[in-house]
Amino acid sequence: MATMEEQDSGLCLASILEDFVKQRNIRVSFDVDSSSKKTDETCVVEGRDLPTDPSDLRRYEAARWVRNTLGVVGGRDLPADPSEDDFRIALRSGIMLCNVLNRVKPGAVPKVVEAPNDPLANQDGAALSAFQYFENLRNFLVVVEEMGIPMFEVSDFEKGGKSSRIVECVLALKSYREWKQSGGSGSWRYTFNSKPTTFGMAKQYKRKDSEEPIDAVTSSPSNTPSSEQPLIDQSGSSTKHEVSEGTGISIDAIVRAVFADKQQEEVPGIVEDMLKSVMVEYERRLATQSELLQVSMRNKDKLDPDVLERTISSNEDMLSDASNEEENVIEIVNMEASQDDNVEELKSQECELYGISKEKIEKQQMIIDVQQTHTEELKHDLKNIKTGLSLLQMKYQQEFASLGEHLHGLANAAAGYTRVLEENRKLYNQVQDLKGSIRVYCRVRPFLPGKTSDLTTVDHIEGSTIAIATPSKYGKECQKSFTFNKVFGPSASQEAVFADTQPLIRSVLDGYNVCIFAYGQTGSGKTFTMMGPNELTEESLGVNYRALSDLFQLSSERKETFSYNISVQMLEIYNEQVRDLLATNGQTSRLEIRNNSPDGINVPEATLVPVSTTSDVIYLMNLGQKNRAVSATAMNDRSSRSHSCLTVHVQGKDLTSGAILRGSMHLVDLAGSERIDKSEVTGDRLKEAQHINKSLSALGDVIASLSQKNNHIPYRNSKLTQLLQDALGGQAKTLMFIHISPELETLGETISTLKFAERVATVELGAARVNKDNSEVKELKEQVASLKAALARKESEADQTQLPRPLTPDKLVRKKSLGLSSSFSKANTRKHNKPSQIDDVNSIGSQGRSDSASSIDLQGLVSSPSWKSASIDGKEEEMEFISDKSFEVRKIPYEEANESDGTATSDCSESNLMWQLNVQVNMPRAATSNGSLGSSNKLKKNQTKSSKEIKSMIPSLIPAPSRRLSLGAINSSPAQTSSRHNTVSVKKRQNPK
Ligand SMILES: Nc1ncnc2c1ncn2[C@@H]1O[C@H](COP(=O)(O)OP(=O)(O)OP(=O)(O)O)[C@@H](O)[C@H]1O
Repeated sequence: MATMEEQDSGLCLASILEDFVKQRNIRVSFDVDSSSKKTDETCVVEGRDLPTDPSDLRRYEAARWVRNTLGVVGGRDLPADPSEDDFRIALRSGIMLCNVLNRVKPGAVPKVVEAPNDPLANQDGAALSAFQYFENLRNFLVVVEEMGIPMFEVSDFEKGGKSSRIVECVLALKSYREWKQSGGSGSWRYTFNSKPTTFGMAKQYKRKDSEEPIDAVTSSPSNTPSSEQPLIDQSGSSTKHEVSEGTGISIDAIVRAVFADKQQEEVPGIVEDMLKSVMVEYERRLATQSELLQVSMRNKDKLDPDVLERTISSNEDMLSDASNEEENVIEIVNMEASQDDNVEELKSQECELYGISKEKIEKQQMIIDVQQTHTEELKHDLKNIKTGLSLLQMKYQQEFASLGEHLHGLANAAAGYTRVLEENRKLYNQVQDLKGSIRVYCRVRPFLPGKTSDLTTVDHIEGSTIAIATPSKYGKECQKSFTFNKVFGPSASQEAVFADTQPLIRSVLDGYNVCIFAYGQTGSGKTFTMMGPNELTEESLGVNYRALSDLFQLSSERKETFSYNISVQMLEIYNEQVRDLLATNGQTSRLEIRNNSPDGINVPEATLVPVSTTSDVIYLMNLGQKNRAVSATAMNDRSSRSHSCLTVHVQGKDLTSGAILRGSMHLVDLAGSERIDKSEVTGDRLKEAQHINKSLSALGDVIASLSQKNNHIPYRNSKLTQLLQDALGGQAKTLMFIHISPELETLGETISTLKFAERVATVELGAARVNKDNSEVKELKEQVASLKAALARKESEADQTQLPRPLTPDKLVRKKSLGLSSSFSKANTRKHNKPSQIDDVNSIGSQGRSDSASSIDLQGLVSSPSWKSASIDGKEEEMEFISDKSFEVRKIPYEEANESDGTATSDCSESNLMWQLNVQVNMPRAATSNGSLGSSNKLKKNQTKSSKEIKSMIPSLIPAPSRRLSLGAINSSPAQTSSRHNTVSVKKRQNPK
């Protein structure tokens, strides 16, 4: 770039020197530097008036072409062979140049500033015109530059300017036009035509592609060519020599030529002149420039607004750009400086710090290094842990999945186990039933409101087992387990309790005797189970209500096949007295218990009320509860001071076979079993408690005897055991609900209750039997009766002859077929002498008594007169009954039994009868137990086993007086009639006496 500027200034300098030589008419000989091999031309300038000056020739050529192109008018100001000044002045306005250019390239300069026509205006606006001309020249130069045509400077139009460059420009334009007219295509290149000049050098110009306008105004002689210089292909020119553009002569050559023939002492003067002329030229040019600028500033307002605006804005832009750039540069320089400052500062600080705490830094660096090492180790550990964790997670998931499978299997197994347990329980219960065991259900009362539930005697309940937590003072064990048929926890509902009892209850309708009694200490929930709470709701109804309601429902379901009569009694044993709770007259007279009654009504004097609806039952229950003896104790504010018994009697007739089924159910709510000292009672309460305890201990004795299968069962030790004799000793289905309280202070009672219940569970009563009487059984009974009669006849005949006769084979066969033993004959044989023998038979008949039917049958046959005089004392009854003997056979159909007013009905199940017959065969002397027939030792031996079997039933062998009052009588009573209409009427049963 610098070289180019130098070259440019060199060009200017060369032209100045050239003019200097011309002005002084100095003859100069140019010897081209031998080092410059590219031009070996030698020219001799003879003087400015040489007619053959190639520059003149070229100027003429240019002028002529312009004139030709513009025509006479357009080129009128330009002479055909103009001098340099004429040429410059003619073209100075730029009008002709622009017009020529527009001819060469139409529309190249759209707006050419024309010369004003008014000569005055021309004079006044000389400055304006100069500016407008400048506009034309600038537009021209812009286009020319784009076309790749050699350019000139605006200053070349000034006096002393280089017109040769203008000439070259015009000739290049001419060349371009010729190229165009000759159909030139592609890119045009101007070739300097060296022919007209002897020392011209061929220069090649190529078209500049740049669109950037050239600002000729601002371009200085040193600047303007700089943009062109790189485009000039100066092939063949020496780069070391400054070259005069017009002549192609180097400054060096000119200077050498000038001084070639000069004396030493002339040189300084010439140099001085030369420098002066150079200085003058430069000053002139500067003055021209400044003049132009001043003119342009003065005429600013009169300028073309567009041009001015463009110029100003462009200048402003440039200026602002420049200033911006300058500012930016300054800013950058400042920033760099400040950065440098900062860096310096930091460096100094660092150095300072470095100097001050180098040790510290080293220490810290060490710590950092150690920490980094630790961090790395920790990272490593963390990675390991993460890996281990993910492995564990995977393992855990696998184990979890397999655990899920196991759990699933276990759940299935558990479900199966529960099913099996349930089945086992059912089977166990069936076995128990077959054995005739007393079923025992245990129920745990929940804590009463207001009592803490932290301390409980119940450790846990699992299935049918209850574990009681026992403190060490009760033994080494910390807990004691008891297993029963069923255990109900504190949360068991009344419905759930009943559900397990329902099948048992329903069997009443099938002719079974059922006994359910609730046992437990005061306040343990006996009344709650049997009746319900004081405030009854549908959910809280106890077993009693539910049982009757269920019986009603079942009977109505069976009404197509069976006709049922259901009636109830409510009794209470208070201070060892039996009281009628349904007595409407308020008098609860002392009632007698008669076991083995033919119709199962053991307390015949008690009010028997037929019922058919639940509302009947509720009414009666309320009545019974009102009459019940209750009082507050330390343990229960409404303690039952008595045993209460709701007895349900059911008689059903099979509508197809005519068979009679008879069942009864005792629902017993026992008085509290607690010890007296605990209930803190005195006086009457003490007496009550003593009676209660006495009766309960009697019950315990009976249970103990039954479980030990003793010969003698002490039923008669209390009214309670007497009342429950049928249930405990007969072929009844018996269920005992034992109740326990969860409170810790009741632990002693709880343990003794559970132990008692355990004993009860061991009692085997024998399989329950249905109380059924059908025609076949009746027939058999008749046969038995006729046989007995015939036998008696024969025996009386034999007695008359006093000759003992052996049994004929015929008799033996008959006996065998009937299953009667010889001993039975003997017993009957002795009957006349010892009336007790008849009683024995009757006793045997009643032995299978769950229904007492056989005894009734026989009693019917016997038609005992001693009935009416039967004592209330059991033993007396026995004795009286023994004296009663009759073998009259009577057939009593069901209707008759129902309708007869004083005849005992006979009902006995088939199986029962067969059982009786077996007993008769095997135990011809059932009365052995009372010792009346104990004469034969051999017989005793043979019968030991059998008598053992029946010993447990001995009390039931005690005959009960047959009642003369039948259900038929009750049914025909107004009470029954009204009950059919869902009203309850209570009828006190009359003593048959
Ligand atoms: N299973 C139970 N659920 C809720 N409350 C119960 C339950 N069992 C008993 N109770 C309540 O406990 C209290 C005592 O019960 P309940 O009167 O039935 O005892 P009890 O054994 O009959 O007493 P007593 O021998 O003095 O007659 C009552 O308030 C009763 O409502």
